[in-house]
Amino acid sequence: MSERDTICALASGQPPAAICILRLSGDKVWKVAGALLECGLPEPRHATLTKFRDEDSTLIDEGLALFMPGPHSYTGEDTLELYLHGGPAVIKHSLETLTAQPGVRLAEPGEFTRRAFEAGKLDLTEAEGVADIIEAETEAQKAQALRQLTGGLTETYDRWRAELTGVLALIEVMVDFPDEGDTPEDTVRPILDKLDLIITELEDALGDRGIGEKIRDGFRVAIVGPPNAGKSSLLNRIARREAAIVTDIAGTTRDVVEVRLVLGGQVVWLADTAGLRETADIVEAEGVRRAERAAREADLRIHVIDGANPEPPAGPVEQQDIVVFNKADQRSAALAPDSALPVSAATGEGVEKLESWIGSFISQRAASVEAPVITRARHREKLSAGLASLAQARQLLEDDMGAELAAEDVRMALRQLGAVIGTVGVEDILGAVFSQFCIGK
Ligand SMILES: Nc1nc2c(ncn2[C@@H]2O[C@H](COP(=O)(O)OP(=O)(O)OP(=O)(O)O)[C@@H](O)[C@H]2O)c(=O)[nH]1
Ligand SMILES: [K+]
Ligand SMILES: [Mg+2]
Repeated sequence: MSERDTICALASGQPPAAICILRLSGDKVWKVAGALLECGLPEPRHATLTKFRDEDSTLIDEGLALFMPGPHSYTGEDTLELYLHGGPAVIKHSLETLTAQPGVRLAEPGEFTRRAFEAGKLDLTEAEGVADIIEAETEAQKAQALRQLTGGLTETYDRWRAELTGVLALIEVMVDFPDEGDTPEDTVRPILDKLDLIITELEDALGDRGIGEKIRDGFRVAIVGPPNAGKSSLLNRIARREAAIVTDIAGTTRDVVEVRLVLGGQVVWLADTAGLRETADIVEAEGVRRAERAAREADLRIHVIDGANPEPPAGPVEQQDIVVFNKADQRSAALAPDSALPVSAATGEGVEKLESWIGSFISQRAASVEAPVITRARHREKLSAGLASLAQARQLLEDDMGAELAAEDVRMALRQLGAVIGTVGVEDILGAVFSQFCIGK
């Protein structure tokens, strides 16, 4: 443990700022404080006003120092925070001075939190919650991150694991005492009932339509329709910038052009797509293929009817989808189908209403799952694998094909669930998880 480097980093945002916070963690903290702070090692947990000097005694800045001795600190190690003026020169001089100390180096992204994880201060989902709350832009993202970092996911996964451990114990009894009088039905039935309860809960969790991931990464809305309907013009109008090329040539858009917005309190990726039509042009045909895929994968489609040439939507219109009648500035909305919203990408007419329809659909969709227990693809993968193992165990028990094999499958499911919260088999994924953090966290 003592061989470990002491790490330091700027924990606050980009300079210039009123104040910056520099953070140090590791067993050289007391040495660094003794060498560079006029106050020496500050009294634990007391903000101490002090001068901060480099190795040549040149004054770097004056500010507050806060010492949090391990193990009762974020990382579990001795930790020192310096609150200085947040100018680039102060920060540069500070970090150069700190990293010039023996055994002190700059932290890698997420390294403070990784140390906290390794010290058992938080589990993997809680650590991910820390990363997410830093990235959170919407209130919904913040609430979800906060729930996660305070153990909201841990609680559910722990409960599942506890219940499965109980099931495993029952199966192991069957393995150890195969013929203890009861009929197989008497012993197996209660186990199957317990397994079914857990299997149903996992299926429910996996059937959440990806809401947790979408709150975090964004919902998908696709603008679709025939060439020249004004899809790109509409995207630009909603994005309030010229994100996509607009011309009067049919077949202008080929690639999917996405803009990131906040609508209905949620992050939304709004996609402009190629006009849907039969075409011999291989580039345009690829655009149409991409358009169709974007439409399929979207949570919601905006079908644009060209007011200049009104035709009913060509692609499948799902119940939640919105149909708009564009170019209402030019063409009478009387031509529009009943349920279509008249809009004009040119003048902006009806666009506010469209935004509010999109927003209310997305916010309802987001609220359709109360507390998602999957917020990343990583969780979904492990949970699906766990469910598959349990389904297999169930089949083996039901068909009387061997309790031993069933027990092995339940153990496998336990490992999959454990990997979500990071209690087992996660060495290989830690690098990937923590490298997504910012430096200083
Ligand atoms: N008058 C009027 N013209 C519009 C409106 N929206 C788009 N246009 C015009 O319609 C033409 C086609 O617009 P685009 O936005 O490129 O249409 P698109 O659906 O993206 O077309 P493709 O990418 O080729 O499929 C352009 O000349 C636009 O200026 C509108 O609301 N009113
Ligand atoms: K066009
Ligand atoms: Mg276009």
